[in-house]
Amino acid sequence: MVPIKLKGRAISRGCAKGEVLLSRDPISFLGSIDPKTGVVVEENHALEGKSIQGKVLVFPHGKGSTVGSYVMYQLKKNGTAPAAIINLETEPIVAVGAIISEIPLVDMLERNPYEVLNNGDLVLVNGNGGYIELLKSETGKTEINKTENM
Ligand SMILES: C/C(=C\C(=O)O)CCOP(=O)(O)O
Repeated sequence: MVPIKLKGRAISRGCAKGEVLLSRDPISFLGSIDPKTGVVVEENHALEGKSIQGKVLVFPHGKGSTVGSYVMYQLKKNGTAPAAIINLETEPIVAVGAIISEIPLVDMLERNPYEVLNNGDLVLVNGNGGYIELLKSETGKTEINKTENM
């Protein structure tokens, strides 16, 4: 048996683990998130009312203003930033925000993260090696046979 480890593209260096928080909606860090609390304030957003603080935040990509990069930095300075980020495909605003804020970020995983990860899973994001690893799963499954298709 081997751990469930998905290779991707390293966008922002560093290594962090945390509980998964999944959003199928894109995120505009300017406007969607309160930088003081880390709570999503955008009306009708999939994560409205939820805190991203300390989470491994999974979302497809960013949206909105370039000021979002700076809001990510504010979140980090306020201690309300996510521990790490996983994107389907990162765009430049979130890439810059993660890099200047030293938030590990990996995208373009070899498997669709929405098919593999669940809210509450414990995941390691390695932005140095460009991979994620499932450490504890809500389904109880964190390892697969070498030959097994997930
Ligand atoms: C730098 C900007 C505003 C400010 O200083 O508050 C403009 C940001 O432009 P976007 O079109 O929102 O990226």
